[in-house]
Amino acid sequence: MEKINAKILSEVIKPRPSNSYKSKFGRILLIGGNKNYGGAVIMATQGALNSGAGLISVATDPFNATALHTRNPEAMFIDWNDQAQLSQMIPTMDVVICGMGLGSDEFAKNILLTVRDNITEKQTLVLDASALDLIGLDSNLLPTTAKALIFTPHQMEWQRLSKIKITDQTNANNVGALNKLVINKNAYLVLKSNQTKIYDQHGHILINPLGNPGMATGGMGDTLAGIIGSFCGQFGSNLKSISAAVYLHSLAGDQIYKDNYLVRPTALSALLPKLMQKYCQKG
Ligand SMILES: NC(=O)C1=CN([C@@H]2O[C@H](COP(=O)(O)OP(=O)(O)OC[C@H]3O[C@@H](n4cnc5c(N)ncnc54)[C@H](O)[C@@H]3O)[C@@H](O)[C@H]2O)[C@@H](O)CC1
Ligand SMILES: Nc1ncnc2c1ncn2[C@@H]1O[C@H](COP(=O)(O)OP(=O)(O)O)[C@@H](O)[C@H]1O
Ligand SMILES: [Mg+2]
Repeated sequence: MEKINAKILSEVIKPRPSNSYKSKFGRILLIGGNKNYGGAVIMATQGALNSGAGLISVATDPFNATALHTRNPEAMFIDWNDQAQLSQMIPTMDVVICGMGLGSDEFAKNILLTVRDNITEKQTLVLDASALDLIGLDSNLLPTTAKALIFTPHQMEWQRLSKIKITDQTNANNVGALNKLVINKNAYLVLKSNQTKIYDQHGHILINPLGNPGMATGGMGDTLAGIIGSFCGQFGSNLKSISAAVYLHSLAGDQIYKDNYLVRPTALSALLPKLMQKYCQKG
């Protein structure tokens, strides 16, 4: 097990070439936010946007459209009731991030089915929050065709999905469960806690030494899901990109916590462009 350090940021974050254009930095689709949890998908959008995603679309309840556009006019809105449009869009994306504030009702289940049935081997899929809980209840909802599958549970979500109790979530058990969940695939587990660990299916494990209790604020994980998806869209879907995203999220959190009692997820997102410029690989 290896501790992540700041070097990973300069290894992963690349300076942008002069002839860059937006589609080079990931077409990202976020799916989530029912009427009660619109904030979850909005915070994930802010995480993705502020960590450099090139083009962002958000499929959510229309109830959230005004709030989404007020906070993030850069993002495009899709009414998630239009499942035909959603089905058509998914295969055109680089990364799909699904689950933040999705909820657990029949409608949420149908959205997850639409994702499962339309994702191809060209898309990276990040699964968070409600999506993980729904798959825990019905493993048929788990997509099997994605280019890479990234699970981002906190410990209780991982318990529900893997059936491993929090007290039994050892490295060996976690790698075993990841391999049982996804066979012969490019899958990763980001097991969030005060010491988040990132696992691949080959038993590589990285541990994040940063982060603080000020980050125990609703929406902090939603924000991370957006950053992970954005990094995969820009820098590749691999253990290093995912770990750099986790590290950057906590680095920003620690910077705020130095002189603030709590860390608002939206404040954390606002710091990301500056930190990325500071740490990006030079020359
Ligand atoms: N502003 C918003 O709209 C927000 C919406 N949210 C959404 O609310 C839904 C439910 O997710 P929640 O995570 O709140 O609820 P969950 O019920 O999934 O998880 C919280 C439970 O897990 C336990 N737990 C154990 N270890 C934990 C750990 N390391 N970290 C966190 N919890 C741990 C807690 O004690 C608590 O009982 C999701 O769809 C989520 O995306 C949340 O993200 C919060 C913010
Ligand atoms: N005490 C803590 N120390 C370090 N990091 C924390 C702490 N509490 C929460 N975090 C981080 O905040 C995020 C919380 O994620 P999650 O529980 O999914 O939040 P939400 O669903 O409310 O967005 C994770 O990245 C976790 O590592
Ligand atoms: Mg969460």
